[in-house]
Amino acid sequence: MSDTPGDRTRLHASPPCFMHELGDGAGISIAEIWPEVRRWRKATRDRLIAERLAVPAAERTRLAGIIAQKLDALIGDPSGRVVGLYWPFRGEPDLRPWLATLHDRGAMAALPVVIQKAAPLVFRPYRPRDTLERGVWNIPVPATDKEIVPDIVVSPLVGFDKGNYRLGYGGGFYDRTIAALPKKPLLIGIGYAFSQLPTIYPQPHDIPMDRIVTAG
Ligand SMILES: Nc1nc2c(c(=O)[nH]1)N(C=O)[C@@H](CNc1ccc(C(=O)N[C@@H](CCC(=O)O)C(=O)O)cc1)CN2
Ligand SMILES: Nc1ncnc2c1ncn2[C@@H]1O[C@H](COP(=O)(O)OP(=O)(O)OP(=O)(O)O)[C@@H](O)[C@H]1O
Repeated sequence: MSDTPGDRTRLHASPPCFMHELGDGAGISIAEIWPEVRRWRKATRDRLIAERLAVPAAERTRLAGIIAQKLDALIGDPSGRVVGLYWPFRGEPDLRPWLATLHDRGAMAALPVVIQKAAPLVFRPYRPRDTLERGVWNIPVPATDKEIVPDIVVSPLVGFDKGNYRLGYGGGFYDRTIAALPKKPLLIGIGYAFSQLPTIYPQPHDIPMDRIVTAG
């Protein structure tokens, strides 16, 4: 647990109830804590998703522009790189304009595809105007069987913490995907500044991002 007494005082939503009891050597196993953490994560996700959906569309567009500039500063020349991005939904920053510039600069973009629940995502190559089809949860995915391994994964997040741990939609897809890749890619989490949490109560399966890029 990265939770510290300092963190506890800054918790926004109600913390999982066990967390008050925890101290070094409390002797509580991960299996006992997880149901509480899962409940806390679900409530926190719902709150953060509602918060970002309340941001007006024009403001979201402005914030996505700032995030795109920060990504350029972070990545530099993307030529020859394979960048795993995402097709935005539920108020995620829309980086599709930035995706279009990647192609012009000699990089290859890819979009994530859910093949089945509780399994890693695959990435399919995507260039602007390529044909899309409806994937799981109606998220558009490239209409091709081709798969590609990203060396940079830009993943949308619902929440994040000071340890660069990412709270997603709860499917465990990104954690499974990263764990299964042959070589760890550069992991960049994308979100809004107001989605920062003192801690997401990281668990053994949670893989921290290398960088978090936010605006707003
Ligand atoms: N834009 C975008 N694309 C993405 C992701 C993402 O986070 N953002 N993913 C990153 O993983 C994958 C899709 N993951 C998803 C995971 C859960 C739900 C979802 O709606 N879950 C239900 C509960 C489902 C259940 O528990 O059975 C829900 O929240 O109501 C949607 C997408 C692949 N594509
Ligand atoms: N590498 C893994 N192997 C097996 N199970 C995993 C792995 N990674 C995550 N999980 C499982 O996935 C479930 C959801 O995890 P978690 O709450 O961290 O999702 P999330 O990071 O918010 O979702 P997502 O990655 O889809 O955005 C948990 O039950 C967790 O045990």
